[in-house]
Amino acid sequence: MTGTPVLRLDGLAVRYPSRGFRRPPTTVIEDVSFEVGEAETVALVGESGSGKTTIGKAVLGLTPVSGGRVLLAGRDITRLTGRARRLLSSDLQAIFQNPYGSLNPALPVGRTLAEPLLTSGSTLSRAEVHEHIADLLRRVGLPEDAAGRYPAQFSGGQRQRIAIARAVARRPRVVICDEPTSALDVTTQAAALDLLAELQRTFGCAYLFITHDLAVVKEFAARTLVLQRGRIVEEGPSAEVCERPRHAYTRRLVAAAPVPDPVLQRRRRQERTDMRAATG
Ligand SMILES: Nc1ncnc2c1ncn2[C@@H]1O[C@H](COP(=O)(O)OP(=O)(O)OP(=O)(O)O)[C@@H](O)[C@H]1O
Repeated sequence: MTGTPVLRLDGLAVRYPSRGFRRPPTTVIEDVSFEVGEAETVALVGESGSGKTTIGKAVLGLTPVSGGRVLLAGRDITRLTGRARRLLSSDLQAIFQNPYGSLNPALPVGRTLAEPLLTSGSTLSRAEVHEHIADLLRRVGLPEDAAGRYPAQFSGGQRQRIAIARAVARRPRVVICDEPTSALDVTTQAAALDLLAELQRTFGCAYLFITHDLAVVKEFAARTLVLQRGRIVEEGPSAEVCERPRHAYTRRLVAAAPVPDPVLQRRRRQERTDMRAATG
């Protein structure tokens, strides 16, 4: 890890009550500890049902924690609820897999982006809010008139850009990205990952990047944590975890990952070089 941890999980445990009479609760997450540094991207990988989303939900306060702690910039947020939890939204945000579900279809995009800017205590004038929204839209590659349109008038990739813009609107310190590109086709996915990387360089937010896609991990995340049945079985620099996995479970995950398309990879590298040249 580089820098101060902005997010720290310390022996986290999540248990769900069992349905059967007198059955013990089901342990879904057991003794999970890790840190995410400032402006760092840490990937959390594992097969379906290993508990990735549950960890994200526990950090966001969307599922009760049975043991351990979640610390945001050193502050224990494990059991914050109500207003205290809402106040965290300037520092802790999330992007989910399905941009269709995460945007309010009845609100024009400008209103969706204004919401996080206008939470209690905001001193921004109307003109400043408009300016912020125009700036956010520009940063995520959408035209300024997008503010007046509704989510249904955008493609899946554009909708995810709107969800990303909303998540970074207040420059949070940590963003939980739960499979944010899984619903997108490969090219749109690459563009969304480039956008997330660019926003991280600009705003300095850290990402906990939840994915089952090991092909994405190596390029996008500095470190990777491997989760098996609710426990971390391996962690290390992403290149090492993907290329020289130590744990048998990680080796199985790597073996099952689709081989990245070399033509597409070359094209992406060229696009990035062109973009860097264009932006100086
Ligand atoms: N509300 C709940 N009540 C009981 N069990 C649950 C609940 N939510 C999740 N689980 C169980 O917890 C385990 C972990 O689920 P989770 O969604 O965190 O896995 P995941 O790794 O994110 O999977 P996927 O990649 O398929 O999204 C699963 O066995 C799931 O059935």
